[in-house]
Formats: sequence, structure tokens, C-alpha cells
Amino acid sequence: MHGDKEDCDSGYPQIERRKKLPDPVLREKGVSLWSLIKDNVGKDLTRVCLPVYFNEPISSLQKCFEDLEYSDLLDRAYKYGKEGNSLQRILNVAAFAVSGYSSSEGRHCKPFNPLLGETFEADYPEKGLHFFSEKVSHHPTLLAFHCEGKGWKFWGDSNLRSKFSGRSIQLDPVGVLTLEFDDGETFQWSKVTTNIYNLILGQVYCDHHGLMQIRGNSQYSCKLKFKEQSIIERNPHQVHGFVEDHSGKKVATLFGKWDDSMYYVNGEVKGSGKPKVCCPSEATLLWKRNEPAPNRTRYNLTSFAITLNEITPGLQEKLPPTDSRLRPDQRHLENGEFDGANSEKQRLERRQRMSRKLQESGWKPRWFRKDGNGSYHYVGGYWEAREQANWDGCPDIFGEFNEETVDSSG
Ligand SMILES: CC(C)CCC[C@@H](C)[C@H]1CC[C@H]2[C@@H]3CC=C4C[C@@H](O)CC[C@]4(C)[C@H]3CC[C@]12C
Repeated sequence: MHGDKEDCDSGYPQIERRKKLPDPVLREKGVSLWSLIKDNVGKDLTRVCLPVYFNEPISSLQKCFEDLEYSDLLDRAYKYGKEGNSLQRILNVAAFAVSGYSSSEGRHCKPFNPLLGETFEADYPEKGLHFFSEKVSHHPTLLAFHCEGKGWKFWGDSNLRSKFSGRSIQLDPVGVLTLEFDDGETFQWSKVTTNIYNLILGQVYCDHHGLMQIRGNSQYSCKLKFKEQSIIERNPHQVHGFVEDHSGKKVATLFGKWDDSMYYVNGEVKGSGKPKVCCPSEATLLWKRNEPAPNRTRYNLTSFAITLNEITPGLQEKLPPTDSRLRPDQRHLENGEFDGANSEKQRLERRQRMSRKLQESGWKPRWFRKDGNGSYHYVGGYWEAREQANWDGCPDIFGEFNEETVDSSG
């Protein structure tokens, strides 16, 4: 296996990960989404209680890590910047910011809404990555994450504002994502608007639109436009934008599709969408989406997403009691044990209703702190605690709860 040796990053252990989800124990019975939605019009989408039929077997803490599938773009951006190539750095950062959307294509299930204090760790030495996320607030629903890669750190918190508008649900992400390279260069951007269509008839799907601005202390900034789909759109999912220098001069043009690939050409190329001169043969490829998973299920998870809820050999003993992988309803769903999944989900949701009280009585996240601007920062210590298998102060959030501690008004 001579080639393999060269491909893998020397020094990083390879972890054998699964290629498919477990085969379901039972067949699932369908449920009408509309019959459930019509009773919930105007409510916060993240808090609507739906049967597990509408869930995919990963939590939003895990889904957050899906945005890092193409983290090698950041490794590349770090190397380029270190060699003094600031333009290549921002081009790769921009491609990374778009690449996170590719996993949403073909997905139509809702991730599990984590319980307050639930966490998720992803130790991917084969990618040179350490990722950690925690649900830091239940009202409003807030997640925070912190990730370290080869030469960079990436962090942020995610909150969604949702609006139901008859034809679709609109999700507006609130908050900024920050990327900091070890040489001190930083970039910040926010995610664009996501719409979910076909809630009433047909297959549910999502689309993304809006302007993404990537800025920081670099000499370059980048503007990317995610084009809103229209009924007559023959070429959906388009992203188009420019890298600009301090004076506002366009030094490179980016174009592509969030579910497929991104390219660039030097200089300014006018015309939005797919400019004629910008056929891929004259442009340079920055990012191309991985092949879809060969063993696709109804959930349409990517090969990368399939690995997120797996408990690889030796991992169970290392996890804190709050990790998403230990959440029983999600595990049941993954195994195709739908009755168990539904009853456990109901039990945990009942339990979750005491979170508001918990939060009001001064509950604080274990691994993140809120700063003056209301954004969350990792306080550190998770991987150190894991090293010592010391999970003091990590509550048993998935177990039975004591009825007396719950407000009977719910
Ligand atoms: C009502 C239910 C059954 C419909 C299922 C809707 C699916 C398509 C929804 C539910 C939650 C949604 C995700 C929620 C949050 C984000 C973060 C955002 O920055 C990009 C889109 C993304 C990743 C959404 C994609 C679409 C999504 C997966």
C-alpha cells in the first residue's frame, strides 16, 4: 500500500470509521407533516415537537460539525498565507465557507434538538481536527462550538430565527463565525438565509440565499452572493462573488454552486450567475464536493455525516455523560427501533421542559462563557478533562429525572 502511505498525513493515527448506518430493525410508518405543522403555525421551528419520523439520527451539535467536512481547505489556506499568498488564503477560506452548505442538499429531516448541557466531541486525528460543541441555552436555542485544526481555530455560536410564511419556513442564522490562523490573521462571516420548501406537498427540500461577507484583518475581503432560487431557474444553487483589496478593486472572481463546486479566475469578470468566460476550463477549481455515500438511506447523510454518531472502539469509555452519541432516542432511531425512539423522545422532551426553570435559576454552560457582546467562547479544559476521565460537574442529562424538581405547570 505504497500510495496510501504518501496520502495520509504522517504521524496522525488512522481511525477506521463506518461506511453505513446500521440496518433498521423495523420498517417505519409514515406520518403527514402538514397535519402536525398546521397546529404549530407561528411557533419556533426549533421547538416544535414532532415524532421521530421527521428526525435524522444526528443532533444539531453534530450537524454543526458537518460544516467542517472540507476542513482541508483551511489547512491549505494556512499554508498559502504562511508563504505570503494572501489571495490564495482568502479564496480557500471562501470556498470553505460555501462548502459547508453542500451536505444540506437532498436532506429533508430535522436534526435532534439537543438537551440543555448536551455536548458533542469530534476527535478526527486523520483530519488533524478537534471539534467540540455544547448546547448553551434553551430559551433561545443556542449552540456554541470550538474547533482546532492544522494552523487555525474556528469558533462561533449558532442561533436561528425562524419564520413560517405559508409556502416555506425561513431560517435566519444569527451570529458570526470566526476563523483565526496561528499567524494572527482572522476572518469573520455570517451564514446566509435558508428556506425550507414543500412542507405541505411533495418532498421537503432547502435552499440558501443572501449575501455573505468575509472580512478580517487581511488585506483582502470577499463578498459572495447566494442566488435565490426562482421557479424558472434552470441553474439553481449558484454562488457568485469577488475578492476585493482595501481600495475595493476586484482582484478575483469566484463562482460555482454550493452543492457542487467552486472556481475562481483572476481579476474581475462581470455578469452574475455563470459568466461565459468563466467556464470551468479557464477557471481554477477550489473545491469539489465528495461523492455521495454509496449506502444512502432516507436520511441522505453524506459519508462524513454517517461517521458522526458512531461510537468507535474504545470511545465509549472516554465520552462524558452529556455526549450526543449517548442520547437514547437518537440511538434508537439510528438502529431503526422506532417505538423506543418515540417513547424516549417524549420522555426527554418532558424532562427538557424544566430547562427554562434551570436556566432562570442561574444554570451556566459547562464549557463556554458568554462575553460582553453576548457571544460564547470556549473556556478550555474539555480535552484535558477527557484525558483524566474526570467528568465532575457533567450532569446525567439523559437519565431518569426526579419529578419533584419539575414545575408541574411544565
Ligand atoms: C419540519 C421538518 C420535518 C422539515 C425538515 C427540514 C430540514 C430540511 C431542515 C431542518 C433543520 C434545517 C437546518 C437548520 C440549520 C441550518 C444552519 C444553516 O446555517 C444552514 C442550513 C441548516 C443546516 C438547515 C438545513 C435544513 C434543515 C436540515
